[in-house]
Amino acid sequence: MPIYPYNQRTALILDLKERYDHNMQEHFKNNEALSLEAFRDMDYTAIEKYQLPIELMMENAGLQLARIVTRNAREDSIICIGAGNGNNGGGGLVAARRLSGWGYQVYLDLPVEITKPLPKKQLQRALLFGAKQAVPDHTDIWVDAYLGFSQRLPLSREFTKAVQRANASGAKLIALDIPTGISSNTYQPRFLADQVLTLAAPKKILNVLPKSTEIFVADIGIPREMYEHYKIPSPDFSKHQIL
Ligand SMILES: NC(=O)C1=CN([C@@H]2O[C@H](COP(=O)(O)OP(=O)(O)OC[C@H]3O[C@@H](n4cnc5c(N)ncnc54)[C@H](O)[C@@H]3O)[C@@H](O)[C@H]2O)[C@@H](O)CC1
Ligand SMILES: [K+]
Repeated sequence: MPIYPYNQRTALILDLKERYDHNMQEHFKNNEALSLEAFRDMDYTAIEKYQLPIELMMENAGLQLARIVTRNAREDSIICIGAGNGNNGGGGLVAARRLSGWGYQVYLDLPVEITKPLPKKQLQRALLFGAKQAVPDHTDIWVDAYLGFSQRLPLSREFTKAVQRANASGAKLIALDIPTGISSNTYQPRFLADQVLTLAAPKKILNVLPKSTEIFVADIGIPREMYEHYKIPSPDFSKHQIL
């Protein structure tokens, strides 16, 4: 996607926000969002029934995440991507690679060691593309790919610290799938996302976020039949991959 001049980028974001206002809030109101259990099951079915390897869906997720980051970025923006040792982190690391490949300055905040094979491979690739493993002094955009739908609360000390540092950074905060630490308990530390890019379908848990949080849904290639199975409307990704 080309890097738009500031005004055009703002128009793009407003266009997305408008679609969110009309679409996503309706989904929540009509109870058409997925529970995290249903989303986990959708994920499993995509892998088993439709032969979609997780790496392929992760590539789609990371590309959409990178695209939403560029909509908030200038050419010289400093981008910090926080990644954990799971598939949420893997998606963040794909975004780090794509953004580095497009010429952005990308830093990686890794609160825990990345040891699982797929996230580890994504980390190697991101580093080869020029992402740096360090937290910069100043950050314009901070991405939360620390933890996704397998997160348990309370957060460990490492993730609590990471989330608090991101929240205090003054950066634009963008979460992948669901914010780390999300819960209806407002005392629980969580990543205070300005934007959430959730995968495949709106999630019920996002309903606890303040109305000011913009929620977008990204296409990761799930077939229409699966939305019918879960009795939720299939987002029309045919013209836009982020709604
Ligand atoms: N089709 C899909 O559903 C896809 C899902 N993807 C991503 O995969 C995510 C789920 O990935 P995973 O199941 O690997 O798990 P997560 O990435 O959510 O979590 C990773 C690991 O962190 C550890 N952890 C959990 N809670 C913790 C805590 N409180 N403190 C410290 N460590 C903790 C656990 O060992 C967990 O397995 C989704 O949210 C989504 O972002 C995409 O990457 C690919 C496609
Ligand atoms: K996240």
